[in-house]
Amino acid sequence: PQHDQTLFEERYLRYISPLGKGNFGSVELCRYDPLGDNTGELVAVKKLQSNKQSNLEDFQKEVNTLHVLHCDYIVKYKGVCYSMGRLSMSLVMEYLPYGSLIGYLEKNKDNINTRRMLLFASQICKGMEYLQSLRYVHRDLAARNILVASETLVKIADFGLTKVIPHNKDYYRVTQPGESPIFWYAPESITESRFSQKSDVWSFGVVLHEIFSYCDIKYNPKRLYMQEIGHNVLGTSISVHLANLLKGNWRLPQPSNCPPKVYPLMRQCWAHDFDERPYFSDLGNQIETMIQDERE
Ligand SMILES: C[C@H](Nc1nc(-c2c[nH]c3ncc(Cl)cc23)ncc1F)C(=O)NCC(F)(F)F
Repeated sequence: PQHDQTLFEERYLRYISPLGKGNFGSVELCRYDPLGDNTGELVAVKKLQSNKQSNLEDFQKEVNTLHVLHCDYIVKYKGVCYSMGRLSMSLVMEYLPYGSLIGYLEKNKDNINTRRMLLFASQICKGMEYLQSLRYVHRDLAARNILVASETLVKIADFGLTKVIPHNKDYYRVTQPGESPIFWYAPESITESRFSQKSDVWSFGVVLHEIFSYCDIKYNPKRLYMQEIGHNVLGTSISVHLANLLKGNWRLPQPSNCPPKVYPLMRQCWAHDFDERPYFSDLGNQIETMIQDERE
């Protein structure tokens, strides 16, 4: 529905700096300053890259997705800004000053303890539990899509690939898999383009691996998988090799300074049979218990 979308007037949106690029367009830091005295709030503006009709439809879908999400662990959507008549539109989001989890962990690895990493993991779980309560499948859960709001709060962001599961099914089948983040994909997503709450759980296991590797580029999932697959694979697609590797029960190795009880959690998420993977509620409980144990 088009109604009650908070409208931001382009003439009051003051560009400050670029934040990053996505496969849809770019995100810029702006100040929405109707009074023109720099007292306005900072916002993250997601500009659609081209006015290609398909992009516009996808963008409108993302707006509709974001519009209904109200959760402390999900980045807040503020409204839209139309420019050039209603030809092109931008998404106005809350601005999270600490940026993406990848950069934050790399930069602060020396003063982030296990408890804080487990806290971040439990917040992502809660955000995913909320998403799933609305029958959403994120499909792009990765550390690059988690934002840091403060030293003790992270939020799930980037709902460009999010789909709603129809009421009569418990999975979503994607027809045109575009630029796919296959190294975060569950086996059934790779081979059958099948996405469900349990494929998001698999991706969460990969996010856990990224967190406890401090998002160190040396241990990036893609790099670790490609080392195992071999860089000189010719002909057959990477995803076939990856699917076989996972079928043969190879999994990402335990990160070097990963607490012994966290790796089994990742392995639970990486059960080949999606029915054996835990629910985000189970994962959340296990992580909360670990946080308690860390406190003692
Ligand atoms: C393309 C954009 N990339 C980036 N964004 C930000 C960012 C900082 N602070 C932010 N506050 C609100 C938003 Cl929406 C983004 C940022 N920082 C570095 C980036 F490379 C993006 O949206 N990335 C997906 C996700 F948001 F999940 F990180």
